Amino acid sequence: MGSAPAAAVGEIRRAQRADGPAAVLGIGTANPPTCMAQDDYPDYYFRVTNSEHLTDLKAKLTRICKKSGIKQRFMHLTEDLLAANPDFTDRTSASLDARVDIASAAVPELAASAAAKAIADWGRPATEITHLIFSTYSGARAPSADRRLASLLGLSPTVSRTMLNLHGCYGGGRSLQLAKELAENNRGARVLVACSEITLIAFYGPEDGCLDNILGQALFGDGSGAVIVGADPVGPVERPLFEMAFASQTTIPGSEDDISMEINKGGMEYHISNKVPRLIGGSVERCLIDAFDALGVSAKWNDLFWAIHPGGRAILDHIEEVLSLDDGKLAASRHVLSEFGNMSGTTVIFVLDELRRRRVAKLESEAPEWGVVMAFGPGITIETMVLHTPAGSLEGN
Ligand SMILES: CC(C)(COP(=O)(O)OP(=O)(O)OC[C@H]1O[C@@H](n2cnc3c(N)ncnc32)[C@H](O)[C@@H]1OP(=O)(O)O)[C@@H](O)C(=O)NCCC(=O)NCCSC(=O)CC(=O)O
Repeated sequence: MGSAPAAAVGEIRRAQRADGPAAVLGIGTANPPTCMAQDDYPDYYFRVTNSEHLTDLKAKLTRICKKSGIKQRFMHLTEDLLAANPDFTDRTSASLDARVDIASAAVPELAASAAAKAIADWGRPATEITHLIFSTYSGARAPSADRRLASLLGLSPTVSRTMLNLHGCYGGGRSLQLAKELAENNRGARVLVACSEITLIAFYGPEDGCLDNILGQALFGDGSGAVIVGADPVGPVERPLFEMAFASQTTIPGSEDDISMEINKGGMEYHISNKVPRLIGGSVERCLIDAFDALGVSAKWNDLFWAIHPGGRAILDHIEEVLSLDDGKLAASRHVLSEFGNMSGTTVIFVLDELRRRRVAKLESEAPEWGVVMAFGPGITIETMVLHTPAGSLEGN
């Protein structure tokens, strides 16, 4: 085969690329059926882990729960499931195999519920999805949850799959950024992003000196979020809900020990230092300035809409303070935190869905054209994406 002239290769490349920006074309979310009221959680947790004697830790969990800004969370791990797997309460027991068995089925199944809703919202058949990005912290097998999800949804055998493991709370932000790259670089691509997190992999009983676990027990919940991303929407079926105008990732120097996750024989252990709200709060404005400078768009923070990962109430408070945001600017994030807790990488998808819901229900007095998604996780990594809403794309649904 002869080599194509350089000009021809350039033309082929241009033809392969989309014309317009990637956009969110559909969103869906799902949670397991069991809902736990935050006020009841300390009693429940210390009872099912046979730890009532650790009264100081229970009092601490109660204090954190009260300050968490969380009203309720959903959980796959029920009391019955725990009764069938009593060693899940013991961090030192070799329970990883049993946890992975359960998660390998439950994580893609929950993702399938969310994805089915996103596909219905998008309006085209699942077989027209060309790429799949799946993010979870529960993955420990291959073929993994992406392969299973593709089967559950009946995706085409030519769907191009990417699996993101252990990105923690920035998994949703990373997936959306990769989806943007895929959609803009492959004309006609329709990318399904699926994030699915169940805390079962990291559930164990309280221990003296192990305060990360107490914090996590107060914060994390289970959920799955799915998004369809594509460029050059084909009307009237496809509507761009949020156009993806710019995306970046930043690592906070010297912070690698401040959020960490590790899979051990007894499940996943994590560390979340109490510096996290301050570290994130101290870094977000730089990320935002760089993003809007790169776009050439001048932005006043209070003129934007906000989809911030609600990692914890204090993180939202710090961001609100450093950016001098008006009351209510982070309402979508606070609402999701309150109703679902921190569902790790999945959470930003819930926040986007909540933003859309608030727009459609006209809950906000203003409907800014430009907005931002930010997610944070181990690294500490900050994912920033600038969004644009085409006129009427949200209000008219
Ligand atoms: C935990 C809080 C709700 C507590 O609220 P306040 O800070 O207002 O209240 P407070 O200062 O009185 O603290 C209440 C109690 O919480 C404890 N506390 C606070 N931060 C803690 C931490 N990181 N680890 C363990 N304990 C912690 C305090 O010591 C205190 O204990 P005592 O009462 O005994 O004095 C809040 O600090 C918060 O939202 N923190 C952010 C949580 C966080 O980092 N989330 C990110 C998760 S990781 C993530 O999202 C990414 C990922 O997983 O990848």
